[in-house]
Amino acid sequence: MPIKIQSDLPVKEILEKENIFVMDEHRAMHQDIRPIQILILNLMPLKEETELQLLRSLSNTPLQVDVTFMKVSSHESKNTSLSHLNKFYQTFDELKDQKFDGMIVTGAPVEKMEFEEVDYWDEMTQIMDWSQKNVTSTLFLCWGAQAALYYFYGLPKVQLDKKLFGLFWHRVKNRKIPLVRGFDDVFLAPHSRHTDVPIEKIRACEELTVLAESEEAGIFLAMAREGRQIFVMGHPEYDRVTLDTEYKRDLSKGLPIDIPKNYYENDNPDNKPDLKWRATANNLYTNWLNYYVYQSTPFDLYGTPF
Ligand SMILES: CC(=O)SCCNC(=O)CCNC(=O)[C@H](O)C(C)(C)COP(=O)(O)OP(=O)(O)OC[C@H]1O[C@@H](n2cnc3c(N)ncnc32)[C@H](O)[C@@H]1OP(=O)(O)O
Ligand SMILES: N[C@@H](CCO)C(=O)O
Repeated sequence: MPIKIQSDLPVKEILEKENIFVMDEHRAMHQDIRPIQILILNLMPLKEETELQLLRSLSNTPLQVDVTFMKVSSHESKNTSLSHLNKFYQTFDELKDQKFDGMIVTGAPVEKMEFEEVDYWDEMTQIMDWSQKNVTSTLFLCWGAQAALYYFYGLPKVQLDKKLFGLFWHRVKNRKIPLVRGFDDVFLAPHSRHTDVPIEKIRACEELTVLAESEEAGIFLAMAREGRQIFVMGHPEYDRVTLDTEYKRDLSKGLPIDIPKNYYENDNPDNKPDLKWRATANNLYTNWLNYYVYQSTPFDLYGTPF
């Protein structure tokens, strides 16, 4: 929560320079409070696992967060039961007349396909268009981020020589921007993907601001439109064993896969991996919810045009 102080207290200026979030009395008195509405477009095959990971990430805030799950109607899910989807998920058609304070678009294991080959690409583009007018801030994860960078900014994804897999070191850029407030200068975060949006292309795109990048893994975090669009190229939401499960799954299928970097103690897959990215993930989601959703969204979602 922001620190609320008198508008003319001298240390306010110092705190602001230090990037501590300060709200003056006037703003605090005029701020109405209500639960914030978050929509999750879950494109992952193992939807329940992703629900758990994202809800855990969103729960680390004093705000009340109401979550709605959206599924695509142009792809039939094989790995999540229809009864679960019917009970807990709604389609774009059912939701498109509503507005949301925030939206998360997950990754999807479709990165080796051309975007246009993905069953739900047309529907996805409709949802992305809709988000511009009906959602205050949208956070795109992994393939979701690649898809949005391609659709909105014409940036292509490229196939990597081998899967980028494990925990990678990143350095914060543009530290004054609230999305990376409280981050350490360098931090580890998971990546698990076969494709990439080249770092030079992202840096060269004037609409995009890079917030964290890695020599080995490229961009981790970028944003556009003053945070109304946020792109996370990795998987901060992954839990302790997700990379382990993916590693052992790929090994058992005989797929080419290296031991995930910086993950197991002594690179020994028999060792239980330490969680080394949870604090960063919590910080990222809390900053997003606070600065880009809660502080930016209108009290009356339906009263103010976006
Ligand atoms: C780059 C990123 O964003 S990473 C995020 C993705 N990460 C993950 O999905 C991790 C977990 N996934 C897995 O472990 C595996 O995908 C499994 C075990 C669920 C299934 O693997 P497989 O049996 O080899 O593949 P399967 O044929 O079931 O297809 C997997 C998924 O690919 C997607 N997919 C495949 N073809 C298409 C297509 N033409 N259009 C859209 N989606 C497709 C679907 O999501 C499909 O699962 P779903 O039907 O349940 O939605
Ligand atoms: N993280 C994904 C990448 C595939 O797109 C997996 O390992 O299943």
